Amino acid sequence: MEGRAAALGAGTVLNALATGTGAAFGIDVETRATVELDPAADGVEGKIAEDADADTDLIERCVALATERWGDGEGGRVRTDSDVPLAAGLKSSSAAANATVLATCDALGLAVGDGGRASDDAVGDDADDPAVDVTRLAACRLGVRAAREAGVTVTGAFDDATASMLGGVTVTDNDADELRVREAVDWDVLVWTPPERAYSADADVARCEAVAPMADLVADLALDGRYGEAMTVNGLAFSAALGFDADPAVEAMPHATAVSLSGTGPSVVAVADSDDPETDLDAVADAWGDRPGTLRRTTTRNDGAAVE
Ligand SMILES: Nc1ncnc2c1ncn2[C@@H]1O[C@H](COP(=O)(O)OP(=O)(O)O)[C@@H](O)[C@H]1O
Ligand SMILES: O=C(O)C1=C[C@@H](OP(=O)(O)O)[C@@H](O)[C@H](O)C1
Repeated sequence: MEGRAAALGAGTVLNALATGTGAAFGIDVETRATVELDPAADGVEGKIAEDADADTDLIERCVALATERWGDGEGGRVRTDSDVPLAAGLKSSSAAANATVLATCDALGLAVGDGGRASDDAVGDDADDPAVDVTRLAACRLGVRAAREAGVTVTGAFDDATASMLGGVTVTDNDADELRVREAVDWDVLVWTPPERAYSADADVARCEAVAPMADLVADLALDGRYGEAMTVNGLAFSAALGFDADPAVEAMPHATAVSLSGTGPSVVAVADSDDPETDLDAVADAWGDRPGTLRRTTTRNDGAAVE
């Protein structure tokens, strides 16, 4: 009983730490999970390829919760390998959880889908397609539960989890785990990841709550479909709240559709609308080039996570 799946990293449009409303978009950076189930095993043993010392509790809980819900409580092994840097604001926890839950479904021989309808309902929890055993949104909610239990999130991060699972841009209410908007988006993406790490669970929530009026404004812009402006305002507000330098954003603004600190940082993400000739991510890369850390060019993804 072996299963495999891959899920996306994501960038932030609205950090949910201020108000519980968040928004994010899937990018073409993946985490892959392989799950081997063993009905005789006592528990679940996790391994993270890139970092032998990283905490495997999240992915072990994902397997256990998934076999409890959709299997017979099987134990086994789970291994992730990832292009999403851990705790850098690019949603490594959501990608690992989503890939692991889907890989467990695959190992259980379950069909994963979106319910069968070519509408917004296609990403609902309940499948109306008899060929679908588990919807991606139900799998996503299970990963969010595991993240809460593992203590790696403040709000549950349903915004990041849906962007990673479904692709495109999503706007969510993380208090209710409710998907408010999902829309395809086509952007070129430049990511700067400084060498330091910032675990979401350690973020200064009170400082984020202080910028709630700005977060409300960002939510209004996002719900109006003005994702780029939303993202840039988010970046200025949360860089200030969390003590990150806003210079990279100011440098990027003349050349990008939008730029923001991603999540609780430290990565900064600039995006360029593929149709806008005024944008130039090479110029942003030049401006950011002397900073320590890594620069990565990628694109948005609208397909989301999948069994492999
Ligand atoms: N590739 C991975 N495999 C397993 N668990 C992971 C992986 N990446 C991240 N995690 C889990 O997520 C935690 C980091 O979560 P978080 O601080 O929210 O970072 P991010 O902003 O990247 O999601 C790690 O401590 C680990 O428990
Ligand atoms: O833990 C959480 O509830 C969240 C963490 C942040 O993301 P990162 O995990 O990328 O820092 C934030 O953007 C998200 O809206 C909610």
